[in-house]
Amino acid sequence: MRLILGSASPRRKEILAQMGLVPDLILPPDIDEDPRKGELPHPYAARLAREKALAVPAGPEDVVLCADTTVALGRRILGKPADAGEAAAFLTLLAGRRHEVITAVAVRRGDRIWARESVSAVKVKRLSDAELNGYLASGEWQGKAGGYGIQGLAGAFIPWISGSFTGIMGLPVAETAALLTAAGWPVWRQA
Ligand SMILES: Cc1cn([C@H]2C[C@H](O)[C@@H](COP(=O)(O)OP(=O)(O)OP(=O)(O)O)O2)c(=O)[nH]c1=O
Repeated sequence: MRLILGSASPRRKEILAQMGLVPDLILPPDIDEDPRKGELPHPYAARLAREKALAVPAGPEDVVLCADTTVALGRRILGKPADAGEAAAFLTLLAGRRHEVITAVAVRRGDRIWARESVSAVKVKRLSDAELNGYLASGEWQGKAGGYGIQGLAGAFIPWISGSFTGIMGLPVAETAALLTAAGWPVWRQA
C-alpha cells in the first residue's frame, strides 16, 4: 500500500508534511480543468477532485489523494489566472467584498472513492493601485485559484476568514485526515 499524492501543488505536499505524512509518490493528474457550460462552483470543484483521483494511475491497494481548490464569486468560478492581466481582473473583482473558497478532496483506493468539501468565506479589503500593482509584480498570483495565495503576501489583503485556513491553501487537514482514515491509511501511525 502506497500513498500517492495526485497533485502538482507544492502547497498540498507541504500541508501533508504538516500532517506528518510523506507521500510515496507524487503523480500530478493531467485533466481538462475547463468548467462545463453553466456549471456552478461547488459541483465543479467536486467533479474535478474526483476526475483527478480517477486520472492518477495506481495499484488496487494504493491510496490516491487529490484535491481541487476553486474561488467562487457568487455563481462565478475564478480559476488560476492565465496571465497578470487576468490576475488583476480577478483581484479587482474580489477587492472590497467576500467570496468563497471551496476545496474538494477526493481519496481513491481501487474502485472506491471517498470525497469531502471544505468551504470557507474570505473577505478581501479594498485594494489601492500600489497594493494591486505590488502584488502583481511579486508573481505570487501564478498557479493560484482566484489569483492570490492567503499564505503569502496576499495575507495582508485578508482581514477576515470563516472556515479552514488549510482549506483555502489547497488541502484542508481535518477533511483530508478523515478521508485517508476512511480509506484505511494509518494517519496516526507516523505521528
Ligand atoms: C485561494 C488559494 C489558492 N491556492 C492554490 C492552491 C492550489 O494549488 C491552487 C488551485 O489550483 P488547483 O487546480 O486546485 O491545483 P493545482 O493546479 O495547483 O494542482 P493539481 O491540480 O495538480 O492538484 O491555488 C493557494 O495556494 N492559496 C490560496 O489562498
